[in-house]
Amino acid sequence: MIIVGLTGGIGSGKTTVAKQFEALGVPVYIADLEAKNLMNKSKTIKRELVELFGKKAYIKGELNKQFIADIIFNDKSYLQKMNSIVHPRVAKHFEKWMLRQDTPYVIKEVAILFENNGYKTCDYIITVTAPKELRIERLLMRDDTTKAKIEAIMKNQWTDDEKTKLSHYVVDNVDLSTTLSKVVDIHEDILKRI
Ligand SMILES: CC(C)(COP(=O)(O)OP(=O)(O)OC[C@H]1O[C@@H](n2cnc3c(N)ncnc32)[C@H](O)[C@@H]1O)[C@@H](O)C(=O)NCCC(=O)NCCS
Ligand SMILES: Nc1ncnc2c1ncn2[C@@H]1O[C@H](COP(=O)(O)OP(=O)(O)OP(=O)(O)O)[C@@H](O)[C@H]1O
Repeated sequence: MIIVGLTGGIGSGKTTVAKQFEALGVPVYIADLEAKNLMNKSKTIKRELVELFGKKAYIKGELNKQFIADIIFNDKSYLQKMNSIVHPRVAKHFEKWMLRQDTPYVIKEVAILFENNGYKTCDYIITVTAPKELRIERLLMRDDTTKAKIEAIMKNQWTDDEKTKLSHYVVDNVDLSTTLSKVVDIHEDILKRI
């Protein structure tokens, strides 16, 4: 089965675009969501994260997202260690999920598809872009966060230019209806190529 990787910088609109593909009947795997599920449910992952970050990694059994984000987005060595605990498990979970799908292609949304080399296992890559200031504006509206926190995350991510050079499709997500018609075009193009 064909795997189409969907990526983009923080706040670019990956999940918004993923939902548009879902509405067209394409199965969508949101790696970040599944990673968080596994971090909350898998006893092995929980134990390894507590060994790495200490007991504060969980509050009443729930992942302490703010605590972990403050550490990993300011210290790359912790980010790498956490990724090496979580990402192999997400990869296995994705493989099992794939076995249950029966469509011509699936969408795999990964925020850090290029940064973690995951793009190499995708047949096609879609990158969602939007101007940096607009992304920050959207995130300030969506989340209880600050510009400084968003910029700390952006520093760990490739630029749009670097990503688009290695992508088969680019969705410039500014106006929602333009985004939707681009998604429909991409969907039809992928089906033609398969
Ligand atoms: C650190 C966590 C707890 C922060 O949660 P929170 O809800 O506050 O933020 P959110 O998940 O929306 O992440 C914000 C942005 O950070 C970036 N980001 C998330 N994880 C990573 C990572 N491992 N490496 C680099 N950037 C990342 C993404 O652009 C994401 O959009 C959370 O991001 C997490 O559990 N990350 C580990 C899972 C993971 O590696 N996801 C990446 C795709 S598999
Ligand atoms: N074209 C658009 N016009 C207006 N608002 C938008 C548009 N695209 C996305 N948004 C809004 O911007 C916010 C960020 O979008 P979304 O959650 O899809 O981004 P993301 O890239 O998945 O984010 P993250 O990197 O945090 O996972 C959301 O509140 C979403 O509703």
